Amino acid sequence: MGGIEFLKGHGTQNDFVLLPDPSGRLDLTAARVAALCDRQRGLGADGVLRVVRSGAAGLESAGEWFMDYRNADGSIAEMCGNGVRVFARYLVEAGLAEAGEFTVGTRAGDRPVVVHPDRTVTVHMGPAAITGTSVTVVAGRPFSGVAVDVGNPHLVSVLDDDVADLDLAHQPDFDHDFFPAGVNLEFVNLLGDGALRMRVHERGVGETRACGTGTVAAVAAALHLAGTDTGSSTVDIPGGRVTVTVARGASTLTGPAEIVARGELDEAWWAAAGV
Ligand SMILES: N[C@@H](CCC[C@H](N)C(=O)O)C(=O)O
Repeated sequence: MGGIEFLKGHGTQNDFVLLPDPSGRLDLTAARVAALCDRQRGLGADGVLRVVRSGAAGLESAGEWFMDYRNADGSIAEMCGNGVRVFARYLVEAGLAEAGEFTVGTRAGDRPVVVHPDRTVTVHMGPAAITGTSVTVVAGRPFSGVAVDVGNPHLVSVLDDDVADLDLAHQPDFDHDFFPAGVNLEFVNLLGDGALRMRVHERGVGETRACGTGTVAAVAAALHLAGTDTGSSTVDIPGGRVTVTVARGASTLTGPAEIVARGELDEAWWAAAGV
């Protein structure tokens, strides 16, 4: 038997290992995901995207393919906005989908995507729902924020100080009663004309260079604080720039998606990583 096929890709430097597994046969344990994502003992990534045919492994969608997303610590999350762009790019490059519009299944529901000729991908991200307010504490400093559900949970804090000065090397504290399943924490500067700058500390990962659902949450929160629920913004993150539109009950995310490498995992390494 040959090794297990993998690809490496990223969307605005939020990077992923892709595992093509159409019939859902891989035994993708949390230990294997954590080993794959480890930047010293594995390939290194913020998460894993298992490419499963809908209906296999109990993962249902109206689309043909399902994005089985895992965080770098092995935990399962509902949705990944940068991941779904990379997933769509892979499907087109592999000849498994036609460029243009098609649907990708996720645990947060089906997500229509449009793969553009210029290497960007637009994702219809569904509603960005404001769910309340809460507080996060970074290095002893409290920041109030707007809670937003984009299929996964976010808390967005708008800062007067430059977000570049925050120390996000450690897990910020948050209200575990408000977010019993954990939360992604976004820190935002308003740049004027609707443009935002953002850093993020992701649930199950740590600080990443971009978070697609986080950028949608950030724009929805900024609009909410400005007294509206409709608008569009660019969001600059350390890994690049995306464009977000938010409307009542709907949102879109547009940004780049790249496949950078492909290869085979060593079978013996895979077997040992599972325990
Ligand atoms: N990087 C992602 C979000 C991945 C999931 C998140 N860490 C969670 O646990 O909810 C994105 O681009 O949206």
